[in-house]
Amino acid sequence: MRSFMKHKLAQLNKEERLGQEQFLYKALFALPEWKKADTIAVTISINNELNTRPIFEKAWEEGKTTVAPVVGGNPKRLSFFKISSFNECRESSIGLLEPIPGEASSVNEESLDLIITPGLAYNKDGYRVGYGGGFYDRLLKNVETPSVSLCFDCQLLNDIPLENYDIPVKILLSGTDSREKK
Ligand SMILES: Nc1nc2c(c(=O)[nH]1)N(C=O)[C@@H](CNc1ccc(C(=O)N[C@@H](CCC(=O)O)C(=O)O)cc1)CN2
Ligand SMILES: Nc1ncnc2c1ncn2[C@@H]1O[C@H](COP(=O)(O)OP(=O)(O)OP(=O)(O)O)[C@@H](O)[C@H]1O
Repeated sequence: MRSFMKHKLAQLNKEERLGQEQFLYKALFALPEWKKADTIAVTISINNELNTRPIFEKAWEEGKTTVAPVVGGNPKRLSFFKISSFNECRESSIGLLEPIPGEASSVNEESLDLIITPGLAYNKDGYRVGYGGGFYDRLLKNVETPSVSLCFDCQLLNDIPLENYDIPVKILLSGTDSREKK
C-alpha cells in the first residue's frame, strides 16, 4: 500500500495538487485548534508530499512557534526542534529535511499545542498508514495534543489495514471536501 500510494501521489497533476493544497491550507488555518496553538509540530515536506512550507510561513506570520522532527536515538524516535527559517535545516542521511540540532533548540512533546501528522493513506475516521516508523502512533499515544492531517483526496481510502496500536488523528482534512464545497 505504501508504494501504491507513493505512485499515486507522483501522478497527481500539478493543477489538481495546487488546488487541493490551497483548500487544505485554508481549512487548517480556520481551525480553532490552529488559532489557539502557540507551538505547532510540522514535518518539512519532501518529494511528492503535500507542501508544508506554506504552513510554516503562515505560522511565522502569525507569531507562532514551529517545531520539526529529527529522527534519532536507539531505539529510533522523534525529537522536535524549533525552527524559524528553513536555513536551520539540512538533509538527513536518509534524505529527509530536518532541523540542525546544533542550531535549533529542542522542545519537549508536552509543549506542543498541535501536531500536524504526516501519512500516506487514511480512512474517513482518521486512521493512517504512515511511513512505517511507528513514530506518530507512539507520539500520539503519549500526549493529549490535538492532531490534524491534511490529505489529498486520492489518499482517502475505504479500507486500510488497522493494527491495535494505531491512533487516529483527531481532525482529518481532505481535498475531497474542496470538491464538494466548490
Ligand atoms: N517530510 C517528512 N519528514 C518526516 C516524516 C515524514 O513522513 N515526512 N516522518 C514520518 O513519520 C518522520 C520520519 N519517518 C521515518 C519513517 C521511517 C523511517 C525508516 O524506516 N528508516 C529506515 C531506513 C529507510 C531508508 O534508508 O530509506 C531505517 O532507519 O532503518 C525513517 C523515518 C519524521 N520526518
Ligand atoms: N505504541 C507503540 N509501541 C511500540 N511500538 C509501536 C507502537 N506503535 C507502533 N509501533 C511499532 O512501529 C512499527 C510501525 O508501525 P506502523 O506500520 O503502524 O507505522 P506507521 O503508522 O506507518 O508509522 P507512523 O506512525 O510513524 O506514521 C510497527 O512495527 C509497530 O509494532
